[in-house]
Amino acid sequence: MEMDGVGAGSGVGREVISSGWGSGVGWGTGWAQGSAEPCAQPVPAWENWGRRGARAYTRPSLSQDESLIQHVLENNVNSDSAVPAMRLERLLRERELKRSKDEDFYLIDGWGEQGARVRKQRLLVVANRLPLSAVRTGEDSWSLKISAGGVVSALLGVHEYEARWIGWAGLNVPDEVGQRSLTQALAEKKCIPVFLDEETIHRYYNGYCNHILWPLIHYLGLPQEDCLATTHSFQSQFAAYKKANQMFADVVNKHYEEGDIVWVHDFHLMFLPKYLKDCNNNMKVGWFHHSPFPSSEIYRTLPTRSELLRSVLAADLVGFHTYDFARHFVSSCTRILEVEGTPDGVEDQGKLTRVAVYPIGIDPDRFIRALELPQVKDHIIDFKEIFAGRKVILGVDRLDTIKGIPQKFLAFEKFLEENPVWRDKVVLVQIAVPTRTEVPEYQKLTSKVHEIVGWINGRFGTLTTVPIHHLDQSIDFHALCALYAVTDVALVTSIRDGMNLVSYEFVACQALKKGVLILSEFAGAAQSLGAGAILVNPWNVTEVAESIAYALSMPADEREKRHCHNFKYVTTHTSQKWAETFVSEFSDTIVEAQLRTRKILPSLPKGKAIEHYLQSSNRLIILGFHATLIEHVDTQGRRIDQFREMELNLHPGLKESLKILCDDPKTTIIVLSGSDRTVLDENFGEYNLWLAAEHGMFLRPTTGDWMTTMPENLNVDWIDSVKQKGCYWKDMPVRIKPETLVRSEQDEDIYKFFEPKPPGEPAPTPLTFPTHEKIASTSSLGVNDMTLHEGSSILDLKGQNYFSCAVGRSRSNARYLLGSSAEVVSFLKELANCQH
Ligand SMILES: O=P(O)(O)OC[C@H]1O[C@H](O[C@H]2O[C@H](CO)[C@@H](O)[C@H](O)[C@H]2O)[C@H](O)[C@@H](O)[C@@H]1O
Ligand SMILES: O=c1ccn([C@@H]2O[C@H](COP(=O)(O)OP(=O)(O)O)[C@@H](O)[C@H]2O)c(=O)[nH]1
Repeated sequence: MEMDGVGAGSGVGREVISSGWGSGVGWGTGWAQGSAEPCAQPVPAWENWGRRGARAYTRPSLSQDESLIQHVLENNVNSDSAVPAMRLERLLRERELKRSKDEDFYLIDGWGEQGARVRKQRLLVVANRLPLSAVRTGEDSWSLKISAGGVVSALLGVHEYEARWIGWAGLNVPDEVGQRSLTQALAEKKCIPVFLDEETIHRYYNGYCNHILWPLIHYLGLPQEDCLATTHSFQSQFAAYKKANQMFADVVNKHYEEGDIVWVHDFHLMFLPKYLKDCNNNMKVGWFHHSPFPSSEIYRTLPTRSELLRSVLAADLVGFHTYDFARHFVSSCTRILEVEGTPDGVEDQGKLTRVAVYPIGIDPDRFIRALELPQVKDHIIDFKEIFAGRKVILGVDRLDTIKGIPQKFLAFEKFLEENPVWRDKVVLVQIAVPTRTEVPEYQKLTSKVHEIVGWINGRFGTLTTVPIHHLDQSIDFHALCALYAVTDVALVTSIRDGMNLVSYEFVACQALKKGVLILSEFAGAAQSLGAGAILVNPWNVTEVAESIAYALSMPADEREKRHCHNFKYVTTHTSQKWAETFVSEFSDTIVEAQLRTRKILPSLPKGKAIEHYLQSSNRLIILGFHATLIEHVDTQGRRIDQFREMELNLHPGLKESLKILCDDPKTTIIVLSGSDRTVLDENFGEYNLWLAAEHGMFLRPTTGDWMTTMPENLNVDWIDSVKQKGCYWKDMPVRIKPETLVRSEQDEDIYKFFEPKPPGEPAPTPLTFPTHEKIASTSSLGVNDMTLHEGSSILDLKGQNYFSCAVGRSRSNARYLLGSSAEVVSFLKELANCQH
């Protein structure tokens, strides 16, 4: 049987792979299998961001799908590899083909006579913490308890893959008997332990992860208490971090099977992509960051900033919850590592690491179904009795420095102060799950929180009731669902939070009550649930207090409207969809990388270029600057990873030849750069050439002063409105600099020069040089025997006498390639020499 648009009989008998996430995992009882149907809701605009860069973050069109599928089939890469098979599966599903399911395979009707057998993708999920934490009950016996935290909750909701979870079981197991028996106990739950010794746990987890990285990425800065001690411990903690990452790598390598996708999670394991790729470059490695990625201004304070970024960039795909986090990551890479940020991710020496946005979700059915369980109903009855006559405000957080728990209590105190009528009619229930209890900051936080709770309860309590019901405990899943269901107002005041799944879980449990969510604007969830929640700045105690008052007396129709909005979001943007999108796009990334590496640019035919050059009497050489003429190694041959403008060293061999070429009356040379005028003046002031600064915004002829190329009547008012609105794309295709605006290069298209297009404005007239027009990208070189058409100054870029050339990267629209700036210099030398 033939499939529409897929090639005759191409799928017959093909296998795509299967079995379930946690299919053998005991803690999944009663949890729903994810719906395989595509989401019927329109995809909100914001969701399209990170998918594929600003332009391409939307899903590929069907015709692109078809060419991809065609490629996969023609190259027969899906017969034994699960990766393209995943892609095929999604394609098939999008076409709404019926399929039946047996234990390990999907059967797809209409694909060949037998149907296609589709095996589920095998995933190795690697996270610091296993979903089960172990407690030793005897020499070789263990009790396993579900770990707390959003990463675990979200991943437990993912059923579509054949997954193995690799991670730490939360304790030190020094003896062989213990290690063997725990490995066995965990194997039944498809978990594989990484055994970390006491010292490593202390320095890696408590130290480098939770004392250094965690506060830094949540904008709390590096620890400052004792500089000398900190420096010393910083180094040993960093060494332990690397050691622990290597231990994770060893376990992954041991369990890896060809075709697996290795999905690494979070800031604990930033070295893992590099370690895995060093060992096996064919391994497909994705890295997902669950926390905020801070602005590069914060991130660059980290002494080990470059190594960590470089290691992450070894991954094929890097994911974040929000566009802002992805943008911060990319700008940290471009500023600190001098690599190139593109709409698709980060490119270094021709290698692209795709960076994209995948907002996580929960498994909503797990919560919705739980509400029907008798145990949960019993809890609901109990809670209603206990809290009778009082409205319930709920906080559920790990007792973490980022969750803003003291701020929450102070705002509640303010609310009680300002609203005496509510004092005996409201209770704040705070579940504060103990976490990272060995870390001093967390110990201090516990004392502080207790102090504040005692103070407020002492101040506003009565003989029979207290306003804050605070628990330093985790509670079981059924009690949690019941609490969510009886709550009137959920209060999330994180001072920073990657996402915050508690807010999603609350919404999922509120179908009946339609309570109000007060949500910190600093939680990733504010970007998804912001429309239905009351957003607050947790530092503004008055604002939070007023929001509590407003939420408690909100009219029913407004509550309903807000709730429905968020409920729709939570039930359609699930953890299944999150994982499916990540894995599916991961597969695309791999296929696209394969296609890319096949399209290798030929080397510049130097002889031919020189021949054309010599024959011409009117020549134009357009040179990039940073990647083209700068030496990127220091005197010891080490790569320079510093901020650009501070470290610019014109290639030492360049001077003499550049001078000869510039002084040749038949030759015009232009250096086109993103750098500003002073940098170009410093480096090229002495040469007889043209300079174009800030991607052509400013121009300096061989003689004379700088002039701006910005059209006088260009309306730039929109820049301020963009800044004020904080639109997600404000830094994306258009960079806004203090003195000007500059369109960033997006596709290394050497035909583009400067093209500001504010919304609603026509594109300005292309800029022209008085004698010759234009153009180049900053890391390219173009040599042209100019074909000047009568009355115009347009180059014939299709002509055979035009030699566009990328430097050091193979992904380019240029015709040819030169491997490095050293090769550029040697080519210019040859040009200069042959003039004599
Ligand atoms: O493993 P722990 O040290 O006990 O910490 C628990 C987890 O905390 C962090 O969770 C984050 O992930 C959530 C899901 O993406 C997100 O909603 C939340 O905002 C984050 O804080 C941490 O990133 C995990 O690795 C920890 O396991
Ligand atoms: O006693 C509890 C209370 C909460 N949670 C779960 O902990 C997770 C917290 O995730 P969130 O994303 O809100 O923050 P994180 O703790 O990961 O920073 C949620 O799934 C909660 O259901 C838990 O395991 N035990």
